[in-house]
Amino acid sequence: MKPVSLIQFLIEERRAGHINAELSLLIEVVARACKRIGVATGKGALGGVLGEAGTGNIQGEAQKKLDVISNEILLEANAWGGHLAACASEEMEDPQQIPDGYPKGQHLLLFDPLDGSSNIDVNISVGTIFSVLRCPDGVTEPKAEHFLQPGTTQLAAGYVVYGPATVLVLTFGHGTHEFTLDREVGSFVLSRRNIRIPEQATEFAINMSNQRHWQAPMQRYVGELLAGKTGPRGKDFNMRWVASMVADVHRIVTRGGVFYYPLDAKIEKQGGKLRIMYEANPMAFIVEQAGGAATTGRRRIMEIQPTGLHQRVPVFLGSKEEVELATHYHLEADGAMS
Ligand SMILES: O=P(O)(O)OC[C@H]1O[C@](O)(COP(=O)(O)O)[C@@H](O)[C@@H]1O
Ligand SMILES: [Mg+2]
Ligand SMILES: [Mg+2]
Repeated sequence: MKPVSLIQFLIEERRAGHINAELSLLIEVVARACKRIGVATGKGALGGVLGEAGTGNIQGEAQKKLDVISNEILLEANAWGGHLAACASEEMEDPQQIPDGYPKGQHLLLFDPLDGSSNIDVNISVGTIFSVLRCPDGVTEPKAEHFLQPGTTQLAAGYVVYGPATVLVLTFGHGTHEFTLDREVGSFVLSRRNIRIPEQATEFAINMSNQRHWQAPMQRYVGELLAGKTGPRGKDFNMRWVASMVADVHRIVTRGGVFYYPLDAKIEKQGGKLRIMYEANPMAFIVEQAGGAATTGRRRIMEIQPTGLHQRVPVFLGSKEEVELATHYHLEADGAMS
């Protein structure tokens, strides 16, 4: 098969009427910025990019140098293009406006510039996650409230994994597709089109160290996975936890499985660990477009009306059968299943 570059693929999507020229340019710009982030992460200790930045973010987390560097790279790349009205990031409290004097576009971009920050210094795969929305008509200086749109209104979503290979996974709502960076040529090349996540799973990903804090339905569900053949599920399950959402989700997009970051007593007050606007919604869109499912344990993530730019939610995503069963156990426990 003749290799299809990301640019060619974007032209195909435009011809099919799935995207317009501005969105196509936006994806090109984000992909190029991610190549630069890949180069920065690849330098490791030699590039002086490891360790803490000495600053904190709106989440109350200590920022890593690469959190700040990746954020800067994405802001710089998107400042001039005419394809954006504004952007928002995990690393910034408020949206970033397009500087005066630069043309503005009709899209809003949200991103987690560096996902899996706790793994940077130990050379484990990290990534970038992004989501694209339409800027409401007539809005020239988008505020946080203009970004608060349900995940079902996303025009595009994607993530890049900086691992042994650099891989971009993308959806425009017409299937989920994977591109691998050809480092010699410097361009992303289509490596899998219309990915399907198997409905059944034999691998689950969850931070087991939180087990004693989980709610009863999650204790029950994971207890049955661990019981394997000897329990009601009648089959064995294997466990994986990279602690980089992009890497755990990419494994699922590649060979199936499920990922959970449920609500637990430790994070109840904040509503969850992962952020809906630039982690849960884009990953939900990608997984659903590949035939998987994504809920909070109680409802479809993409139907939630967000209330805050940095709002957190519980995340259950991956192979449909497992996500539906875990969700069923929660609704049953809530007495919502009559
Ligand atoms: O440290 P824990 O509890 O295992 O949590 C790991 C989760 O936190 C995250 O690192 C949060 O994302 P950031 O690194 O972008 O803050 C996810 O990638 C990952 O799934
Ligand atoms: Mg993250
Ligand atoms: Mg991050």
